[in-house]
Amino acid sequence: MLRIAVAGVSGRMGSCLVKAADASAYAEFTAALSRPGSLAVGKDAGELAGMGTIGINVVDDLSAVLDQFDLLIDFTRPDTSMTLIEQCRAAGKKLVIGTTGYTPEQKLTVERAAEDIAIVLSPNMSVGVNLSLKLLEMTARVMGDESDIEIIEAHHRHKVDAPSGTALRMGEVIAAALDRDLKECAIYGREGHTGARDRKTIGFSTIRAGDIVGDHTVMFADDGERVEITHKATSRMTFANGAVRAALWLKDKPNGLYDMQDVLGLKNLG
Ligand SMILES: NC(=O)C1=CN([C@@H]2O[C@H](COP(=O)(O)OP(=O)(O)OC[C@H]3O[C@@H](n4cnc5c(N)ncnc54)[C@H](OP(=O)(O)O)[C@@H]3O)[C@@H](O)[C@H]2O)C=CC1
Ligand SMILES: O=C(O)C1=N[C@H](C(=O)O)C[C@H](O)C1
Repeated sequence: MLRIAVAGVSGRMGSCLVKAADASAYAEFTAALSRPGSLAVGKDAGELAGMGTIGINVVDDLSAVLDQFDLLIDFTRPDTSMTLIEQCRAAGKKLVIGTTGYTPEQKLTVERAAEDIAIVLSPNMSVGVNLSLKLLEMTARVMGDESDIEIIEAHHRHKVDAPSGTALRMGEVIAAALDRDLKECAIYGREGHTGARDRKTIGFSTIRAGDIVGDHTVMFADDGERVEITHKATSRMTFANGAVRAALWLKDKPNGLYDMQDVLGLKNLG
């Protein structure tokens, strides 16, 4: 049995991850982590997740539970995530990371850590979004240079990073298929006298409202027609089950940086 620790247990994703890990036939949920000062510290992780008492108390220091898990699932915040990555690297623990909003330097830290431990890093653990990435790659190749590309994402009012990690990954995939550099062609929102649209740009629009779990649409608009690829998540259990699937897949993998495309076997499709 793979012993899974979850960081960010009291968060929206944390409680889903505790349920998903606990429900797995091939893994067991063995350690729960939150940040120092969190009201969750000392509480029973099952109670926090609404599952009743499971006898696993939340700790605020990973080193206190290092002998109790094989792999850590991290859905927290970039700064917290960086600390956890360094601790897992030093202790030789595998990682599944869903946290979004990293800076380029923080992404480099993850890449370097993956020289010493096995890591799955993905801004979206759902099957549907990862399939959509393949569809986007194909659509970009066929009509990307003749269409205006716009990425629209909508999330709940509590989300702290924008655009979403998923929207940015969608932009990266499309830019790579078109041999463009996203850093140079991305337009993050528009206001005022913007001038006419430059066809080479990739536009991003962000909506934050209510309890939207996660919607992403990419529009390829030409004169006379447009293709829209849309994914809508309606339950966070989709992401949590994906993270546990990634954890089980990673169990026997060598050190290195992987993503959900690797986990789902989509890398060589299409
Ligand atoms: N890859 C994927 O498939 C998905 C990724 N995500 C990403 O996962 C992350 C977490 O999302 P979500 O669960 O909605 O967020 P929440 O705000 O609900 O939860 C964040 C959790 O992290 C803990 N935490 C640790 N450090 C910090 C900090 N510095 N500031 C705030 N909280 C901290 C919180 O602890 P406490 O509350 O005890 O203070 C809490 O348990 C985000 O980056 C989000 O984008 C979300 C869904 C899917
Ligand atoms: O914060 C969220 O909620 C989500 N974050 C991820 C992202 O930034 O792409 C994935 C999902 O859409 C939900």
